[in-house]
Amino acid sequence: MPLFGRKRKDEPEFVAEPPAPLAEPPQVDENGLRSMADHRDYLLSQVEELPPFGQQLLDAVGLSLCEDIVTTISLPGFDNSAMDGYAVMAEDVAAASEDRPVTLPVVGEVAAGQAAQHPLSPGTAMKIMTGAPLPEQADAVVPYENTDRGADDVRVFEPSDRGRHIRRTGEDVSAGELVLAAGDRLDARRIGLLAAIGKDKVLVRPRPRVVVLATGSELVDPGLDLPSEQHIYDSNSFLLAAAAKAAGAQVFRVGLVGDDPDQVRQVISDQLIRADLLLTSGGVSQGDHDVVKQVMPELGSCDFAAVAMQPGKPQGFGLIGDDRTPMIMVPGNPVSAFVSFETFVRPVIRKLMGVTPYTRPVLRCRAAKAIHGSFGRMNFARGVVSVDADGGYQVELAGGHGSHLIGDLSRANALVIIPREVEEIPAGHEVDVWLLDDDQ
Ligand SMILES: Nc1nc2c(c(=O)[nH]1)N[C@H]1C(S)=C(S)[C@@H](COP(=O)(O)OP(=O)(O)OC[C@H]3O[C@@H](n4cnc5c(N)ncnc54)[C@H](O)[C@@H]3O)O[C@H]1N2
Ligand code: MOO
Repeated sequence: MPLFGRKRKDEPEFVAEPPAPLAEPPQVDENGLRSMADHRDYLLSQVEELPPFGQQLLDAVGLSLCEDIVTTISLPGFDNSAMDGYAVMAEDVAAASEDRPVTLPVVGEVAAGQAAQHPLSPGTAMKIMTGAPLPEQADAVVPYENTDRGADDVRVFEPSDRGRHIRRTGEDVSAGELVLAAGDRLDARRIGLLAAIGKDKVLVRPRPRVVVLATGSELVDPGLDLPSEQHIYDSNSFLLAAAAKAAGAQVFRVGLVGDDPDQVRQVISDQLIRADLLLTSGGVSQGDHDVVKQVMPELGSCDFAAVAMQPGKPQGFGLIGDDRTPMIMVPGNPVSAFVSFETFVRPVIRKLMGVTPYTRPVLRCRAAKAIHGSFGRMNFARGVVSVDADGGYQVELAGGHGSHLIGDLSRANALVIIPREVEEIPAGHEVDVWLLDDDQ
């Protein structure tokens, strides 16, 4: 059908292909609930690592390497001095002492970046700076501190054994050696090594582009006046955008969309072009205005589930548009949105980035006071982990269990994981936590 103009009577009606269905979702329990781990693994099975991309070193910090790196140069690249001092032959200074110094003529000087003018002759010394190549025949360095720092002749007060203060070719890394492997995550130390072997670009998985938006007609952008007492500021799109950024994503915060199906349809469709992952908050439970749940199945294949966790029970997932862009729809309560981020979104971002492990390491902690769970649902309580008098980790709650308590959430540094079959962790017992401030 032409884009403009009237449809001819004989022209067949355009019928959109129904989106391919999602893979079979996991089983639910007798209460219709899916386990947190099943839901997370299901989402992970539905997304693929992003294809590799060449990046400059500093743009690759935190990213996962997609190639093996074999160095073509050795480190050090040549025998060189570890100290400012004099290159000598060890046997010439073997008898040196404070009382009976050895005096040697100084026959030249070599600084870092230069080459020695000539080999060292027996019975002579050559001034040498840290990092400068060792003159041929020299086999030890005497640091300035063990000499009188003489210019024409130098008095040496201490012996330097063969090899002393010399950094040997290839003692750190040898040419031809595999220094980093595909799958390694690039941190500052590895970036330093890549630079040291002369690499300026590497093949890595890029930062996923995560588009974040919040739905709800009650929401107002921070910085504006609230139009009425019934309005609230949008915290979730900022919370989720900040968390996605900390997880390594490149984030586009689109901001607010009202509970209007046309608007949601339009904004999501417009954003697909720049998204590796769409992330929305709100509109996924049972409410009359839960518009995300209503609209998204028109734009892709979706799965809405009740997960056996508290907070974060209502969850949505979809593969949206022609490119089947993954979309995670988290619930609107701010703490639910955050816990959903930790349990589902962060692992998915890490999978897109090819960074393992996808989940946070679990730390065992002593409960300073009793912590009650939510029997039948895995509870992610907000906790404060500290070091107790015995040097062990202890945890206590940062506040209440309500999924609206963003003030309490801001005081927490951990999520305390209380299994679904546990009603209470008594004081003094051990419990699992995720530390939130470590990007492991
Ligand atoms: N009849 C039922 N009602 C609810 C159920 C249920 O199973 N049956 N589940 C509850 C649970 S659990 C959750 S969690 C919430 C999730 O609801 P929605 O995802 O539909 O979220 P909304 O209704 O849009 O909002 C919930 C709550 O959060 C506030 N909110 C929303 N977006 C933001 C934002 N960007 N910044 C700050 N605060 C936000 C919103 O004003 C509501 O107070 O549903 C329960 N209900
Ligand atoms: O599960 Mo909702 O996420 O309790 O607040």
